[in-house]
Amino acid sequence: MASPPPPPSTIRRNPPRRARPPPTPLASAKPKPSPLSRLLDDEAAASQEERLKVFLRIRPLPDQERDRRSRLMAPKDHRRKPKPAAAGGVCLVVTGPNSVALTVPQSKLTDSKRGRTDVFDGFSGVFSPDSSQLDIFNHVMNPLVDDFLGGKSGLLVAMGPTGSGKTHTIFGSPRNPGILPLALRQIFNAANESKVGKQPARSFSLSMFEILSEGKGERILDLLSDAAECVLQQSTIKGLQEVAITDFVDAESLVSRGMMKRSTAATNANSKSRHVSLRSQCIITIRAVHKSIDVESEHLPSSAVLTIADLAGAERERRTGNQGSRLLESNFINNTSMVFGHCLRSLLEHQKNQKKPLEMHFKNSMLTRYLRDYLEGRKKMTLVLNVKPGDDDYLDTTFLLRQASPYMKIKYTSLEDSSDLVSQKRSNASLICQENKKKRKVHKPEGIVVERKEKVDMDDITKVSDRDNKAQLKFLNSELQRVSRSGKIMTSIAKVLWTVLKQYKHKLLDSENAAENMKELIRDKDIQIMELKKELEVLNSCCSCKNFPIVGDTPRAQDDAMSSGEAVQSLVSQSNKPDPSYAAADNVHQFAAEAEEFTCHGPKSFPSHCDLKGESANCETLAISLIDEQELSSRDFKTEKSCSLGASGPMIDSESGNTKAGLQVVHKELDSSGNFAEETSSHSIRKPACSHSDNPSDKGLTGHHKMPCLRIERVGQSPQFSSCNKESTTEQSKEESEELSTTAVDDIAEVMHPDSVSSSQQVKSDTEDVSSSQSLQGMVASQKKAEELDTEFEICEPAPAVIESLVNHGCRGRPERTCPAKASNHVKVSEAEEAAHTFASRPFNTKKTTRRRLQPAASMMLKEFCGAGMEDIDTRREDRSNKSYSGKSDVLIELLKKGRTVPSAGRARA
Ligand SMILES: Nc1ncnc2c1ncn2[C@@H]1O[C@H](COP(=O)(O)OP(=O)(O)OP(=O)(O)O)[C@@H](O)[C@H]1O
Repeated sequence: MASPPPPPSTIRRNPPRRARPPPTPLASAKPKPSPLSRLLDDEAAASQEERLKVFLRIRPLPDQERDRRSRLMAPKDHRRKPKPAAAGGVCLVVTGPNSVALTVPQSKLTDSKRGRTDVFDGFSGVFSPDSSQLDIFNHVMNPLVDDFLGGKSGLLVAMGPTGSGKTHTIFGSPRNPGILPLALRQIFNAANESKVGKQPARSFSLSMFEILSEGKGERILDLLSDAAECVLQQSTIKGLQEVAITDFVDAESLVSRGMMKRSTAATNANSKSRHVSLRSQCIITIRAVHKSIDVESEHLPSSAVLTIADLAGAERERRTGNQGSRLLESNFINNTSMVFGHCLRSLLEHQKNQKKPLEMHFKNSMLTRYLRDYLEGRKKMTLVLNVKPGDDDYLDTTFLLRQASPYMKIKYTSLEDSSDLVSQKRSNASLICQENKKKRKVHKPEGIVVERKEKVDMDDITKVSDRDNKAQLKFLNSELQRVSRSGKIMTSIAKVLWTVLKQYKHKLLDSENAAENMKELIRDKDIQIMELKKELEVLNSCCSCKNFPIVGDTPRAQDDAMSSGEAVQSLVSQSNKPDPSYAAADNVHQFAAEAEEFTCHGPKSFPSHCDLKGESANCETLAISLIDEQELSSRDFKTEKSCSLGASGPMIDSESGNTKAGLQVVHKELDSSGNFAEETSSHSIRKPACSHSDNPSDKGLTGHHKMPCLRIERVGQSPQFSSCNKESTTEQSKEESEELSTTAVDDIAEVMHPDSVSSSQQVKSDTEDVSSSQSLQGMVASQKKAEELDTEFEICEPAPAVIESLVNHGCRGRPERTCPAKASNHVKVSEAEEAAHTFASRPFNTKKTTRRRLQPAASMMLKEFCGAGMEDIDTRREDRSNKSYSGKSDVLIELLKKGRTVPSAGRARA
């Protein structure tokens, strides 16, 4: 029979890949630590060991409080399960061998819904409230004791708020001894063992003192003796007794004695908890001196000091309610703990950054000065932080934890040999010697052995003291250098300050001198100003005195001038009045004085005028001298030529610019003032009166020939003029006046331009007043010529023609017809007429004046205008009316009459 064929099978050429299983590490393939990593680990471990050890011990809550809280918590709140932290009113719980968690209690929370817990880690060890004293000793103190017995110094500091169990941790109680008794026991046990084991012999001594506040200072109190106070010198306490201890019992009894002496005080905080607070920093030192049995050994004896410090608990003043000395005590305690913390923080910062200097905070308290070597990292130190876990102590606890947790980073990189510590503490060797002496007395029978021991001790002490001296010498040298450097700096600063002060002093003196000089200058200037004022007053008085006499000699020159016409008109109008004429004359004189004041007050006019030299001055002088002579002959009055020169004022200044300015000023014043403007408007006559002189060459005379123009008008206003009307016939004869006038004309003609002279001569031949008007006409012509150079007046005709026109009065009476180019003068003529009219209409002043010097001149003018006298005016007028050329005075009178009829026309034009 045949068998069935096998089923077809498919062979897959590319079977699916399976993912490789991940390589599993073999147990045998564990990497061995490299030598480098091992070295680093060892170093890390070593460094960890060399760090500052900080232990935390949490004390149990007091029994009463615990019971109370348990009673409060148990019955009521069944619905809500309390939080673990708040279960027993505890804010601090242990979270690990090296960490704790601090929870903010409900009462301290700002937001009750959001709790906050801080974890503090990195402690060398955390001891729960259930920890025993032995646990603390084994972990905290035993390493230190071992180091101590090995010859290394160490420090244990118990820190924490009041009532946190510091004293309990260090001293404990007879039933539950603290780390100090346990350490002493350990030490003596070890000593006994060493004797048995033939280890090097050691001697121990114990000292116990406290630093407490005294007022605002601190003091050290030896707790083992009744001696006087101890003194802290650098890190050594002078006078502190170190009691040698041979066994544990002696040591324990010494400690108990010291604790009894330790000052205590009950504060409010402690009274609540029935706890007696120790208000001082207590320090216990155990010194061990290692001695070689072989006396001849070269090895120096090594000694170590184990220091245990029970700091007074910091407390919050608000809570304790301390006052007075208690408050000072509290401040001292808080200050000490603060300084202690600053020192450690500074050490940490210095270790982090070597550039940062190590601050000298240790100087701020005795405790830190004594513990300087530890606080600067040269010797080992261990901290035990005692805290209370209750909610009420949250603030104290958190403050302490926050303050001390950074200290765990402090390293000990430059630990000193413990022998140095011995050398420092050997300053109290005298005490040990005393103890040895006592021992020697006690152990006399032993004889030679005791003496040998003593000898060895003394040798050690001398060697150690030599080292101390050297160290002190070094320190003193450095201090000396520092002091000398600072002294130099201070000296240089003082020198700089001194120089700066000197400079300021010099500047001050200079400024004072300058001020004095300025004062003197001001004084001088004041004096000068006063003198000038006086001169000015004198000059003003001169002006007021001398202008009128000067004016008195010129009416002849202005015979046909409008101003003279006005004067005559006013004079005539006043003289016609029977009795008040004299008063009217006074009034006129007053006006003249006012007007003259106005004219002469320009201070610049004096120098400019008085500086005139040459022909013009001579001419003026001649004219004035003529007047003066005339006056003197009549009234025996003396005139000063210099004053008469200056009396002309700014309006008659030879400088055309000044003239113009003066005129403008006058016109402004006229415009601005009322009656006074009307009164002074008569001065404007001066210009047209003098404007007809066309002599172009005689410029220098112009200023001075203006003066007669002024004089004419003033004479017309002066009282002397009116009085002259009455007296001229009796005092002076017509002949005399003619002679004087002729002489004046001759004299002036010599200095005048020939044209002007000739013109004046022409006038003389035509008029009956030629004798007086000749000279003045020439002067007027020359004056006007110069005046026209700068004024608006035109130079239109030669002098003779002008003089002719003057003689014919055409320019005065009808300027628009005979002299069209001088239309402006017409306005002033009208003003003059108006002023004259005003004068004539002014009320008479009955006041009499004594100034009568113008009488001769006035009489002369009257003669010029009126002939023999006022009485003949009418007759002469009639006579002259028949002539082809009527008298100038008549023409003027006519003009004035016209002005009376139309007074407002000129004013409106002005
Ligand atoms: N771990 C602890 N176990 C039991 N009782 C303790 C413990 N710690 C402290 N106490 C008790 O608390 C009280 C106060 O303790 P202690 O005197 O040591 O506080 P303190 O920090 O030294 O206070 P102060 O700084 O004011 O002297 C003592 O009666 C002490 O017996």
